[in-house]
Amino acid sequence: MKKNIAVIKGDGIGPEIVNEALKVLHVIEKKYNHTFQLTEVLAGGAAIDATGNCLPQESIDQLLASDSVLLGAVGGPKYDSQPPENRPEKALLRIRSTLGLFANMRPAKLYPQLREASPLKDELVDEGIDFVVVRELTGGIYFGKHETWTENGQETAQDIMKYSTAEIRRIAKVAFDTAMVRRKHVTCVDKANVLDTSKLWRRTVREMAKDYPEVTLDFMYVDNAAMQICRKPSQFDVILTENMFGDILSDEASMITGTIGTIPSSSLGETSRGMYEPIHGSAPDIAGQDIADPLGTILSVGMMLKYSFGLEQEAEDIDRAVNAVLNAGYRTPDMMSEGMKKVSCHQMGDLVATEIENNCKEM
Ligand SMILES: NC(=O)C1=CN([C@@H]2O[C@H](COP(=O)(O)OP(=O)(O)OC[C@H]3O[C@@H](n4cnc5c(N)ncnc54)[C@H](O)[C@@H]3O)[C@@H](O)[C@H]2O)C=CC1
Ligand SMILES: CC(C)CC(=O)C(=O)O
Ligand SMILES: [Mg+2]
Repeated sequence: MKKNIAVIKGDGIGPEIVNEALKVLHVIEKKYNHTFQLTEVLAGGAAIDATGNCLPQESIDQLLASDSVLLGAVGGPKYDSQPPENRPEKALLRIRSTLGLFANMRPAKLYPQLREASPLKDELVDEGIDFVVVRELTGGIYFGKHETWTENGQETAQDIMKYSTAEIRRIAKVAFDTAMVRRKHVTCVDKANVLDTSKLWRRTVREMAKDYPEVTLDFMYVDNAAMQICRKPSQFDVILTENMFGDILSDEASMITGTIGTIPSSSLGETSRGMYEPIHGSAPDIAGQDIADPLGTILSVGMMLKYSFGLEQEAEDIDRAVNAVLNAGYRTPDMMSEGMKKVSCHQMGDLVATEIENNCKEM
C-alpha cells in the first residue's frame, strides 16, 4: 500500500515523541512492504518561528493533499504573547475544522501492566476501566465568537457556545455506532440543568436513540461525570459529549489509566483522512530531556493504520509490541513504579520498534 502522511512534529516534546512514532511506522513499512511517503508540515509554534504565521497556506495545502495526518502537540509559554488568532492552539483548531474532523475518539483503557501507575484503589481498577470518550471536535465554545471589551470601566470578555442539531446528530451517530460494537451503552454528558446547548443535545440524542433500540442511553451532568469517572469508571462504555467537556474529561480519564502519556486519539470526519495525535499537549516542563512517554503517539500511528488505511494486522502488531514491552517491565518516568525498568523516550521507541521487527514474539 502507498500512502501520503503529513507529519506535524509541533512544539515542546512534539518532535521527540513523533520521532519515536516514525521509527515504529518505518518498521511496519518495511515489514509489510508498504510505502509511506512522509511530508513534514509546519504548524503551531514551529510555524510561527519559521514564518511568523501559526498555519501558513502552504501547510494547509499539504494537509489537504495528504491521506492522513500525524501530530505530536503544539503550543508552549514562548507563544503566550501571540495575538489570539496566531496562537499555536489556533492552528490546531483550524486544522481540525478545515479537514472537517468532527469526531474525536479518546480511549480510556487500562493496560493491566500499568495498574500500579493508576491512582485509583485496586478494587476500582479490578472492576475494569475500558471506555471511550466520543468528543465533538469542530463546534462548541472553542469555535464560537470570542470577544473582549470594556464595559462600565471593567475589562469584560465572553465566549459563545453554539451547536446545531446537524452537528449534534453526526457526532451522536458516531457514538451510537461505536456503542453497537462495544457494550451498547452511551452516556451523554452535558450541563442540561443550565445550558440551552445541552438541552438541544439531550433532545437530539434522545430522538436518535430510537434508531438504536439495543443501546442503553443515559444522561449525566458534566460535574457529576467528572466525579463518577473517579468513583466508578467501570460504569462507562461510550461517553458522548461536546468539545470542551470532552477535552477536560478525557484528560481526567487518562490519569486513572496510569498516565496521560499513553493515550492515543483519532479525529475523523466524512472521509478516511484523519488526524492522529496523543491526547496530551506539548509538555514544555519536560521538553528536550528525552523523558517523555512516546506510547500515546506510537499508538496513534496504530489507530491511523487501522481507521484510515484499514491495515488491521499492522495496527495489531503495534498493540502487541506495546503490550510486550510493558510486560517486560519497561517504563518511561511518567508510568514508573517500583521494580520496573526506567527507560528514556528514545529507548521506549527502540523497544517497541525492535519488538515489531522480531515479529512480536515473547520478550
Ligand atoms: N493537542 C495539542 O497539541 C495540545 C496542546 N496543548 C498545549 O500544550 C501546552 C502545555 O499544556 P499543559 O496544560 O501543560 O498540558 P500537557 O498535556 O502538555 O502537560 C500536562 C502534564 O502532563 C505531562 N505530560 C504530558 N504528556 C506527557 C508525556 N507524553 N509523557 C510524560 N508526561 C507528559 C506534562 O509533563 C505535564 O506535567 C500548552 O501550550 C497547551 O495549549 C495542550 C493540550 C493539547
Ligand atoms: C489545545 C486545545 C486547542 C485543545 C486540547 O487541549 C485538546 O484537544 O486536547
Ligand atoms: Mg486537551
